[in-house]
Amino acid sequence: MLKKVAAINDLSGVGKCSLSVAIPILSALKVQCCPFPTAILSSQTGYPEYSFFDFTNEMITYSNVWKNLNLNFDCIYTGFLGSKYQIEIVSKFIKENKTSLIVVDPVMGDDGLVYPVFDTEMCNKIKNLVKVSDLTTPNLTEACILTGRNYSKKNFTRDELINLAKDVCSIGPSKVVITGILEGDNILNLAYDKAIDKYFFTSVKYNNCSYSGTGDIFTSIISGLLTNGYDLNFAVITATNFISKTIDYTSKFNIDRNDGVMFEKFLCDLTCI
Ligand SMILES: Nc1ncnc2c1ncn2[C@@H]1O[C@H](COP(=O)(O)OP(=O)(O)O)[C@@H](O)[C@H]1O
Ligand SMILES: Cc1ncc(COP(=O)(O)O)c(C=O)c1O
Repeated sequence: MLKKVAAINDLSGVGKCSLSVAIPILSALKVQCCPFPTAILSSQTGYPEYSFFDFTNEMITYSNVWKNLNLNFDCIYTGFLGSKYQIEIVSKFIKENKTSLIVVDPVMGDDGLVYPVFDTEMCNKIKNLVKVSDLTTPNLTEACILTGRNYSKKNFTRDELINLAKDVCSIGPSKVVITGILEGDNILNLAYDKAIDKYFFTSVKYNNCSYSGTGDIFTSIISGLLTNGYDLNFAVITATNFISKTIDYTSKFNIDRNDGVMFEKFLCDLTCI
């Protein structure tokens, strides 16, 4: 039987990110992606123009129907949540599905800045979601927000990063992967597993370009692999190498970073796992 992942995120018509990447990536990894949309956009928010349909009210009906259908999700994976109310709906949904693997991508900011829609109350609510997660995948800025550190600081030593990862885990999750850490010409991920007190870094060349949706591809791969029983080590290495390969290819073309990466050509690397 295929395992089921409830993927809670927005759906953007163009600009590969959120559900537009979670669906193909999870399918390639042979898990059933059950999309739970939070909003529907014509184009992701990096484009000069986008339409935005807020799905908040429908989310309650949607999750009630899923509850009536007695569905069991092997994993719940949450991404961008645009309001306090959405975070509350998702918290309730997680409480009702206690046996699932809970993966929270605590989307709140990037590059040392909190996104404009997030105030302190919303950040605290996201932190409460992280508390009940098994795995969280903050970028460096989000890891700092979660642990009350100064997030404009860019140059952390490896020891400081390891302490940061341990502090994120002390909030609740047993595993954390801190993404998007820049070190010299490389981009790193730091994974920490609290149960065995082990950490490791991945490091690949960084071409100085941040494409839309790489964080979503990263967390989708990790969620799919952990759901299918692979360990954190394998999942993080697979996600790091997959994105690096797609960026090597994408960078040969002169495309807008908002379009995202050309991952489709490489999905076969995931289907053969
Ligand atoms: N230019 C790049 N080259 C290689 N890998 C990248 C690049 N950009 C992102 N990645 C990979 O994708 C992961 C997630 O990217 P990140 O920028 O942290 O996501 P986001 O800001 O979209 O949440 C990084 O940790 C890294 O492994
Ligand atoms: C609605 C929306 N806009 C834009 C983005 C792109 O964000 P980034 O460029 O930080 O990956 C996302 C990513 O998930 C998104 O969901």
